[in-house]
Amino acid sequence: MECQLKMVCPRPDVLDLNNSKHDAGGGVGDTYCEDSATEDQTFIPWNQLVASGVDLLRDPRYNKGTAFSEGERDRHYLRGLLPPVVLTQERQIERILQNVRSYENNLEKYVDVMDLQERNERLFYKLLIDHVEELLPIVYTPTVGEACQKFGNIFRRPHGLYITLKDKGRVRDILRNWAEPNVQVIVVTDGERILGLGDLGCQGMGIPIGKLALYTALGGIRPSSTLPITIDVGTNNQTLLDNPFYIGLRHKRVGGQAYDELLAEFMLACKKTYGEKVLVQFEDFANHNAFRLLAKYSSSYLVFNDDIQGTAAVALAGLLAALPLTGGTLADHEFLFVGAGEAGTGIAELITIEIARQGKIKVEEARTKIYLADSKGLVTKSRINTLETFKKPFAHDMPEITKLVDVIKKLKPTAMIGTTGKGGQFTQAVLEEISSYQEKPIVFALSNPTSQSECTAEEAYKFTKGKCIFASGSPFPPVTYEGKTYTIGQSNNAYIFPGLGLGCVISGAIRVHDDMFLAAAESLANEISQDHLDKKQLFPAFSEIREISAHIGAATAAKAYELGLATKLPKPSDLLSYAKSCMYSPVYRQYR
Ligand SMILES: O=C([O-])CC(=O)C(=O)O
Ligand SMILES: [Mg+2]
Repeated sequence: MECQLKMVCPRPDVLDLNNSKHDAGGGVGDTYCEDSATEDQTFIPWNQLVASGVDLLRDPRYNKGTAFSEGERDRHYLRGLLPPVVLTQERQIERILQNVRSYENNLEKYVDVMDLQERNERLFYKLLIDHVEELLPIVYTPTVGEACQKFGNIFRRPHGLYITLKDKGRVRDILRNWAEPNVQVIVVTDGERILGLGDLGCQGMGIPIGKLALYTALGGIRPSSTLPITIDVGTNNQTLLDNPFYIGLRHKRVGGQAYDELLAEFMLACKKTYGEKVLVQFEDFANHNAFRLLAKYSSSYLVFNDDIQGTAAVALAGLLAALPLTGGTLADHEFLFVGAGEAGTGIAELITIEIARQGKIKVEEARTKIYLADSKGLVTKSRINTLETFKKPFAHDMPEITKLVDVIKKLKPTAMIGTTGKGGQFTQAVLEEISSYQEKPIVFALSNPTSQSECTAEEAYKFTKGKCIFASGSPFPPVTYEGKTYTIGQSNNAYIFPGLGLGCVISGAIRVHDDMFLAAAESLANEISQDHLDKKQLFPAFSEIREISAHIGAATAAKAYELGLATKLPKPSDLLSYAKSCMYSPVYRQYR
């Protein structure tokens, strides 16, 4: 049987900068073809061999379900395979949303929505984009955390690649098994520190899948360019090892040389398979590997660590946005990080760079503004011999203080940033203390998911008597305190990585430089207006995120060009409109 499906579109759905046939240079600027039930439109043909008939309905990349038009049903052997009704994409979304809303349990909503990704990709992304504020807490934090904990139990169709210790020597073959040849963004985890939920082993896969769904929905990276990967080296989570439905290798974690060799093979295989411009995002690795892997690969690969650098950029954006409320500059603040892991030290480092840059002072001097507290208390010089390398630059000559309230009493920070991964650390006493001497204390409770947040938004406002300027990593509803309503900004790296990734892709960047994160942070902070500040809202609504991602993408790309790290030449004259024109749209295409 002839299996030719001619999909016709004035421009490809792809942002394929390597392939001149589909090059954005020719297609960029064209408007995307609109979905319509009408047949007769003039098309610039773009033909591709894909499936027809039953295979077409079963291929989520091309399936439109009941939205296939009468003509498409005739031409592509679909007649009789669908009920007679022809629905628009909008009507399909209405129906799905109605179903999603009917579930009381968020995990059920997650399963339902993620199922759609495996059935009808464009419908999934249109749903996500059009209802981002409602669905982000489902496909992302906090629900994705629960989904990872129960990933084996809710497992349906596999998505992404699983690479295990057993695959040493054949990682490249595994990458070849992935059907899409033009991968541009990979998110990889080894599952050892999933959000603040700890070691979830192979079941951490929910995170790369969720993050990449956001790369597409929020940042416009086309789905076929995204690849979620989990590296399974075992897990130390006994509950999972004892669970008959656990999906991973059933043994304790393997580290050392075997781990390092697998990671090295993986990184090389990515570069050999997809070229040096494939962006690899490290996600939710434990501290002991996260810093090491970033240091090892960042000078020779296009990589970044989202928990260190993405989180840093988003928190910096929030702090910059808060300055009009507190007055002064970053250097006028005294920062206390509660939690000194990837997020804490990552943000501390980026703030240091920014303070040094703004004040034209040395990095060492900027560091005097920044203190860390970890599970043992204040990070001090007297502890230097036992401190992990990433904490050492922030060890101060101070007496050892173990209790957080006492640390605050002593240091009197103006900003307190929680990255502990442990819920409830900002107790009433802690919040009362910081607001006892500070008129507008900055309080960020960044740990995820919601259950691990250092305090709730309500606690923050209540215990500081409405004084604090608050942001959280996971979403919280607005809080009303003494008649005033505050909108809670979500300081989550989801504001940064989709746009940053877009910037890397459109510029053909070959490295991710710290200055690109600074540019992304400044671009995000610029989105905050007086209206936001009136509600003490430090981050814009996610409903505006695609526009924001385009700005972040343009700012990141501009920085990559400035630093000589961009390879896409000539440089587009208007990076913002170029970024926008490259963004994937999930509107249905018509097939001829
Ligand atoms: O996924 C999120 O919500 C933010 C993040 O990277 C983490 O908490 O590890
Ligand atoms: Mg993370």
